[in-house]
Amino acid sequence: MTTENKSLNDEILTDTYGRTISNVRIALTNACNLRCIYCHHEGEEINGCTVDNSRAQMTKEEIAELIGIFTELGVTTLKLTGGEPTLRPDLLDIIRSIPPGVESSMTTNGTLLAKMAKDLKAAGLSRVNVSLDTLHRDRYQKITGRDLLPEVLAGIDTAVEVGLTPVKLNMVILKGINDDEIEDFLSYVRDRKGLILQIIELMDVNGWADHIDHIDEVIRGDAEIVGDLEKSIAEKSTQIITRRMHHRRKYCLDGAEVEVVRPMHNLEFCANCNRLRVTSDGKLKPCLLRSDNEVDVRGLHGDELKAAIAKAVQHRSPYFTQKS
Ligand SMILES: Nc1nc2c(ncn2[C@@H]2O[C@H](COP(=O)(O)OP(=O)(O)OP(=O)(O)O)[C@@H](O)[C@H]2O)c(=O)[nH]1
Ligand code: SF4
Ligand code: SF4
Repeated sequence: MTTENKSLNDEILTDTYGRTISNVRIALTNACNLRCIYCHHEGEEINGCTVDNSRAQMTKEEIAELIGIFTELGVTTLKLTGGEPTLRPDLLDIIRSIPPGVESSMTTNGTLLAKMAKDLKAAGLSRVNVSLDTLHRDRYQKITGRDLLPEVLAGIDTAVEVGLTPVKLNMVILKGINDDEIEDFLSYVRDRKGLILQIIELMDVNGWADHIDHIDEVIRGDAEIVGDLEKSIAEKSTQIITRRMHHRRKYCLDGAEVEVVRPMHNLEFCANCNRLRVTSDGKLKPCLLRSDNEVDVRGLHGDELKAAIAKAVQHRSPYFTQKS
């Protein structure tokens, strides 16, 4: 890439707040085989908890073209998400279309991972994040609607075996449901190599939980728990690393690596947000928490696609600011 091209590309990928996109997060489908009580569907507007099949998802060719353009512009990491990305029959082709040198990871519920991990690795995927909120089978069923905890645990083991590492365990803290399991999760991570525990604060996206009584209180209570948890983890840690993305903190304590994700009302998180999302039906989504500034890229190619990306980047602004 010439110096001139690089500065032009940086210009396209840098928003008016000086945040340069380095990570693109592509939802491959809005379908999922689970029904988690807290699901935010990556900010896609979906009728209740059911999948809207009327919205055609992008084809693998469209996704490959988008990935090509983003990498040409200088994006270095890709995250594949859903819904549940392993439900896409052409997932391996999509992974194979990612250019070498781009770090690709996938966030999955892990239910199909035991069967697929080896092929995913062979296709070029670097690593996976697996949703795991509880180690109790009955609680898992209550949270996700399905009795599939053994399948997920087997999927995590296989992912580690084939080297889709580090495998991050995404644990959304749910007050009164799983907030008593932190020590068990820390032991689980310590007993195995290649795992990172990611503790996630509950988020209110697209009013997903408007039907829950006193949802504001639930979310506030949850934030307090995660805040206190982070404080006590920090006190016990031997090392604290600040990641470039969102300035998230990563803690090392007694052989367990723990990352804490606290996006709500977090000015630092938004000020250091360097990701752009793509919805499963082909819209560039400047912020997870907004749906009013998306840019449709269906039917666009080459320079038109670049112009649409530039437009979406210019629509970006930190969601939580001093004023919010
Ligand atoms: N508000 C907000 N939350 C985010 C954003 N990205 C991730 N999150 C939260 O972090 C959770 C975990 O995200 P993952 O899909 O596992 O990926 P990640 O941890 O962000 O990415 P890696 O660290 O690269 O694996 C999501 O479910 C969200 O709750 C973001 O850009 N904005
Ligand atoms: S596994 Fe993920 S996409 Fe599926 S319902 Fe749960 S949170 Fe939503
Ligand atoms: S601006 Fe903030 S809320 Fe929006 S996607 Fe980035 S980190 Fe998330």
